[in-house]
Amino acid sequence: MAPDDRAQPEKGLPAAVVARLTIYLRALNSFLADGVDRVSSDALAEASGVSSSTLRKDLSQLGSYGTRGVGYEVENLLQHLSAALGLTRDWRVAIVGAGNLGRALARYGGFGTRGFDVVALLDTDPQIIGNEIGWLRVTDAANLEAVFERTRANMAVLALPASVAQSVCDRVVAAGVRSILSFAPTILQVPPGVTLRKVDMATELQILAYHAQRGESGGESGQPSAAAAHTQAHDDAARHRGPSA
Ligand SMILES: NC(=O)c1ccc[n+]([C@@H]2O[C@H](COP(=O)([O-])OP(=O)(O)OC[C@H]3O[C@@H](n4cnc5c(N)ncnc54)[C@H](O)[C@@H]3O)[C@@H](O)[C@H]2O)c1
Repeated sequence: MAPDDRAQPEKGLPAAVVARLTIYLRALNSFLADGVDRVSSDALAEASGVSSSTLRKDLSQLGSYGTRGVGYEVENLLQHLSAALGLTRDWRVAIVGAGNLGRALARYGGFGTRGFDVVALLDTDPQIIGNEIGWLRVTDAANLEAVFERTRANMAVLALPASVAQSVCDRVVAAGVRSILSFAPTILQVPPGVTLRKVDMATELQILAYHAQRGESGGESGQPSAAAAHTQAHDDAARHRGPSA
């Protein structure tokens, strides 16, 4: 069966499972880089920092069971996970806001190797428009719709002040983008069918501080962080529920 046929569960996977799948993917990539063809569930679980039973349960949700005593074919499982995570699609990312954060993200070369092409960097500041950052030239956010259309951007990163984030977010949605990652420290509203995720380092640091004062190790590699499980619409519920499944 083709990976795409099996890897799309009818109901969406829980956020905590999705976060762990990305960890398995990273571990599998490093097995592949080391020339490993097959990996046991114990070895993959150890490399991912989860228990074998959690790993087997997560992978069984994709229909990828592996073979008892033989383990998983690394390349095959990589394909399944990539398909389940939507990474076989062509993701074209536009970063809106070319300040400190936007520029740092645009300069980072690691997105391309993980399936995300940064295709545009936009700002409204005349001092910044036209500057070359990495391999991109900053374009005028006044022309956001045209830039998104020309570059066929289908994912947006908002690295903007909170005060303008909602209005820019609305324009991004109107331009047809359905996947948005926001760094702006504010609550944003998006219509149904649009996935908005928010990155909040201050929240992460607060969680770290909480675990530190209790002398706990907290959520390490196998336990997705609050940010990893943080789709804004489910923020409060997720925080009370903690990592699930
Ligand atoms: N979530 C986190 O962990 C985290 C970490 C750092 C910063 N931030 C937030 O990310 C945002 C960016 O941070 P920064 O340090 O890069 O700020 P910055 O002030 O250096 O950059 C913001 C950029 O947005 C541009 N801008 C303003 N209005 C715009 C618009 N309508 N369209 C396009 N561009 C516009 C500005 O010209 C500026 O270049 C801030 O809201 C900050 O609070 C979040």
